[in-house]
This record gives sequence, structure tokens and C-alpha cells, in this order.
Amino acid sequence: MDVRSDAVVLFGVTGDLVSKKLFPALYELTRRGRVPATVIGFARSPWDQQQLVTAARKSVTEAGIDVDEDVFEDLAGRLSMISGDYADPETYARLADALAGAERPLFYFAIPPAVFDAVVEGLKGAGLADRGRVVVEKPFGHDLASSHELAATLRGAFAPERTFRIDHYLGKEPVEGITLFRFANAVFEPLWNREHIASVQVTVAEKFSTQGRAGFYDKVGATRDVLQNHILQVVALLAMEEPADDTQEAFQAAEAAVLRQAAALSPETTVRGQYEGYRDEPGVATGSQTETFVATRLTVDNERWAGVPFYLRTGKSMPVTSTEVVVEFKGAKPGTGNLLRFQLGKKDGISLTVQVKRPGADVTAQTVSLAVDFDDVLEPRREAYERLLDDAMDGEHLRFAREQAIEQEWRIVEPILDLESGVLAYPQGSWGPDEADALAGGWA
Ligand SMILES: NC(=O)C1=CN([C@@H]2O[C@H](COP(=O)(O)OP(=O)(O)OC[C@H]3O[C@@H](n4cnc5c(N)ncnc54)[C@H](OP(=O)(O)O)[C@@H]3O)[C@@H](O)[C@H]2O)C=CC1
Ligand SMILES: O=C1O[C@H](COP(=O)(O)O)[C@@H](O)[C@H](O)[C@H]1O
Repeated sequence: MDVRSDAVVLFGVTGDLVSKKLFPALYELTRRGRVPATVIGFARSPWDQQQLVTAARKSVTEAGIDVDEDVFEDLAGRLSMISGDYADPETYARLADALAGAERPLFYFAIPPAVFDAVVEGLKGAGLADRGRVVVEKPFGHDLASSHELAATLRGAFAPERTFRIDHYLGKEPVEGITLFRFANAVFEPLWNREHIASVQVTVAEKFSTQGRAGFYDKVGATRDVLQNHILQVVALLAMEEPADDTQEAFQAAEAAVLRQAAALSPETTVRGQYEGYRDEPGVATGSQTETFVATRLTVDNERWAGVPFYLRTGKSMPVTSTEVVVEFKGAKPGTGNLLRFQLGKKDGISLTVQVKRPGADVTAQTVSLAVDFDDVLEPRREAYERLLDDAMDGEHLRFAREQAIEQEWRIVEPILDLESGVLAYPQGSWGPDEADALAGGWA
């Protein structure tokens, strides 16, 4: 095993991702003694160390963490700041000085993809890429062709074993738990196929809108932001065959194999929506056709899944924030199929609907739910970003997205990218356009 990273550099430290996810993760890792002595914030904004510490405190507090002052001071003492132009070699020379004693620094790209090339060049030029690890965020590229370009850029600077592609859904305990649930419960695995399953639904719904990120979001949209990566990743875990053994390679092969068998999505069976008022947000192009909601039907053409529709949807300004999978088993009668529900968000758990006798003289059925809330039965789960940052510092790849899978994910979504028309308005707080309900025949 390679050495653990002895420094972390956060490119884009002034941004949304660092504030929402990475500072809280670093705080938790500090509490567990897992943060290196050197954590450098890197940005164009001329922040000093004090501004960096203030931003870190604000972000940890806003994450709802009950701050332990000793832990925070410990983290604050490790933070330092480098400000400068991402394209200026002089900025990287200062970074190289600051990392002089670091054997295996970890470079986290919390920056828009447009800046990646400049940073990779800067790190290479300063001799830092040779000994560093790099973490890049999804979406990996903008489409299939640009994802290949990004892969080539990264390969030209960092060894594959030191390149980490984050799809943070892979770091979520309940998402990781899908395959264990499937393969460790012999009661379900024999039923996990087209003989017994009528449909599979995956929903990533967010009650909030673009939260001030509309300028970024308008160039991306729901398909690239969530469907191409998080949702298809969950589909792969639900649909894949059991890996041949418990190595990372076998897992990777099984995941890529099932994605290869998934058909490319069709605009005919896709509904794209945009919440009302989106076009008035700062940064959104006039007449924007960017979707803030997408619902679609995926098919997987193999022995296990032929004929089973996978209904997938994600959107902003929905009635609730919820990430859910519903596996609908075929029923003895219409409307009585058992629903196995995986809740994959903050309130994680599993439930199964079953038919029981309704009390009374007649023997008739009533549907009830056998439900488990993981908060009641499991130890506290660590946040995805905390787990993934910890893994990347260890050089551990298991929970990171793989190039072959990413390539397939782009192939699958490509026909529904950049459609120039057809985005349907929906009221904020609704489940998207009515056409999305018709697509799935009602969502469970
Ligand atoms: N925010 C989120 O919830 C998530 C984000 N991601 C990914 O993480 C990465 C960062 O996202 P996020 O933090 O939201 O991005 P931001 O838009 O907040 O940008 C991050 C920082 O990058 C710098 N930056 C922005 N635009 C430019 C530019 N054109 N040239 C140079 N620097 C620029 C800015 O810092 P400064 O000007 O000070 O240098 C900014 O604070 C992206 O790849 C995104 O796709 C992935 C999952 C979730
Ligand atoms: O990658 C992203 O994910 C978040 C949703 O993540 P979750 O862990 O809160 O489910 C989404 O809000 C964001 O737009 C997207 O970039």
C-alpha cells in the first residue's frame, strides 16, 4: 500500500463545494486524527489565513455540526492559504515551496472543469504532479468526447493509481449497502430478475432550487448534474451481476458490464422540465432550455432485466428532498405488488410493503409496510465526503468512479443531452411536468 497523503491542497477553496462538503469533512477527519499537518486553500480570491479559518468555521457551523473548539482549533492550525492566478507558474512555485516537505500531497479540484487544464499544467510545471494524488469531481467532462479529453489530460500528469474520480454517491453508506443487501440476503436474490420484478424506480428529488448556483447549473442541467453520474451509478449497483470475487477489479468489471448492456436513452421516453421562475435567476441564459428536472426510461438488455423498465428521475424545486429506489415486485393481482423501498438520503432505511388481513369478518387484504429506520438500528454513518477524502488520502480506490463506467454513463445519456427544445415548465414544489407521471404510469 502506498503512503498516506501528508498534505491536502483544495483548489477552489472559496467555492460552494468546499463550503458545503469539504470543510465539514475535514473537521470530522480532524476529530478522528486523520488530517495531515498541512491543508492549503488555493484560489484567485485574495484571502488570508484568517479569512480561510473564518470560512471554515462558517461552513462547519452551517453543516449543523456541534463544534468542539479544541477540534476546530486543531484544524485551524493546519490551514494556510495561497492566492493567485490558476494559469501563473509563479503561483505554483509558491505552492511547491509550501509543499517542500510533503511526500504525497493530495490535490483536490473543487473548481469548474474549465480550469482543470490550467491547474494540471501548473502542477506539472512545478514538479508537483509526479508525487501527488489528484481528486476530480463529477461531471467528468461535458459529454463522451470531452470525458476522453479529460482522461487524457489527467493521464498525462498523474499515474492512474493516484487519480481519483469522485461520485460522492459511492461514498454514501446506504448506496454502498445496495449490493450487500442484494447478495447477502438469499431471500431476495432469487427474485431479483424479470420473472419477479415489474419495474425499478430511482428518484433523486431536491426541495431546493439551484441555491445561487444557476450560472454554473445553466451550463449543466439535471441530466449531467445527477442522472449521468449519481443515478446511473445507483442503477449499476441495483442491476449488476454478483462480482466473480471480492476484488476491486471484479466489482469494477461487473459494474461496467451491466452499464454496457443498458440501452442509450431516447428523447421519446424522456421528459425534461424546468421550474417556473428559473429563467429569472442571475446567470441563466435568456430562453434557456436547460432542464432542472428529467425523467426517463432505461432498459437493460440482458437475461436478467429484458423487459423491466427502470424509471429514473431527478429534479430541483420538488415537494421534498429524498433519494429513493423502489423495486416493484409483480403482484398476484394488479396493484398488490410488493414494493421494496431503499431510502438512500439523510433519513436512510429500507421498507417492504406486504399484504395482511384487514381486521373484520371478511378475509380481505390490506397493504402495510415493514420498515426499518437505520437511525434506530445502526451506528451513526459517516458522511460521504468524509469517507471519500479519507480513502483518497490512503490511496484507496474502491469507492471511486471508474473510467469504463463513466464512459458508459456518457454513452447512455448522450442522445438526451443539449436538446434545443421540449423543456416543459412545472410549478416549484411539484413533482415536475405531468408528462413525467404518464411516463412511469405513476411513481410509487
Ligand atoms: N457544489 C456542489 O454541491 C457540487 C459541486 N461539484 C463539482 O465540484 C466542482 C466545484 O464546484 P463548486 O464549488 O460548486 O464550484 P464554484 O462555482 O463555487 O467554483 C469554485 C471556485 O472555483 C473558482 N472559479 C470559479 N470559476 C472560475 C473560473 N472561471 N476560473 C477560475 N476559477 C474559477 C472560484 O474561486 P476563486 O475565484 O476564488 O478562484 C470558486 O470559488 C465542480 O467541478 C462541480 O461540478 C460536484 C458535486 C457537488
Ligand atoms: O453532485 C451533486 O449532488 C447534489 C446532491 O447530493 P446529495 O448528497 O445531497 O444527494 C446536488 O444538489 C448537486 O446539484 C449536484 O451537483
